[in-house]
Amino acid sequence: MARSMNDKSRLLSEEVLTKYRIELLVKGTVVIDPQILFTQDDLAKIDQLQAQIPEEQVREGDAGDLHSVFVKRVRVDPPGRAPSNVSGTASRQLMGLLESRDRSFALKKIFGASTDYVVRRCQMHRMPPGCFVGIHLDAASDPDFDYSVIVQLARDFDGGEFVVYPTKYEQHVFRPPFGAVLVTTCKVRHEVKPVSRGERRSLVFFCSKRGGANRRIIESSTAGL
Ligand SMILES: O=C(O)CCC(=O)C(=O)O
Ligand SMILES: [Fe+2]
Repeated sequence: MARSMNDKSRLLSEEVLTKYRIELLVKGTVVIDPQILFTQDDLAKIDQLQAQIPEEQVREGDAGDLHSVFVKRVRVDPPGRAPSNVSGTASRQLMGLLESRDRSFALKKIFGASTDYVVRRCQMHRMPPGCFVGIHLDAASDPDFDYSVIVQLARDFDGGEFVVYPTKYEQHVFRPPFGAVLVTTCKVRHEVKPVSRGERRSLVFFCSKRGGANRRIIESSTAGL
């Protein structure tokens, strides 16, 4: 479906964005309904661009944590260095889509921020049966990560739930539908449960108030992919 005036006004509706901002503030995680941040056209474009990006299998995270996931890197954020795009034109186009004015505005509202956010890292995940992402803390990859934004790109799979652990005794299980966007604080541990059927696919980007070099100190104990 092409973006209509109606879609655009939904993207910019203060009322809708405020509802999500409050939920994120109170719970640390919120699911943005399909069609709010990404239209069907946007998702089709993402699908087309991802086909041009090489894929690698990742079994170990930044700090020895365990995963099994196929990753396409779009923007990387290595310790001691400033974020940079990889994978050429497709990455540039993908980042242009993610960082469009409307979307940056909407995300800034959802984050409840007064200053602009930068995308420090961006990658795509493909998880056929057996794949999982072990428990980790995104901020362990970069202490300046504030929010991770996860766009759901698949419809037909079982398992692959996103589980957040706000405390030792609490867990929240999310299974957002195709086109929905999960936003979560990078200061809370989480995992993706093993996929049991079909293929789970997602686009993940990490937002921060801070640009410049990644201030991570290598000895941290649990980090992302
Ligand atoms: O693919 C996902 O749903 C997100 C996985 C994750 O937690 C991460 O990349 O840090
Ligand atoms: Fe994560």
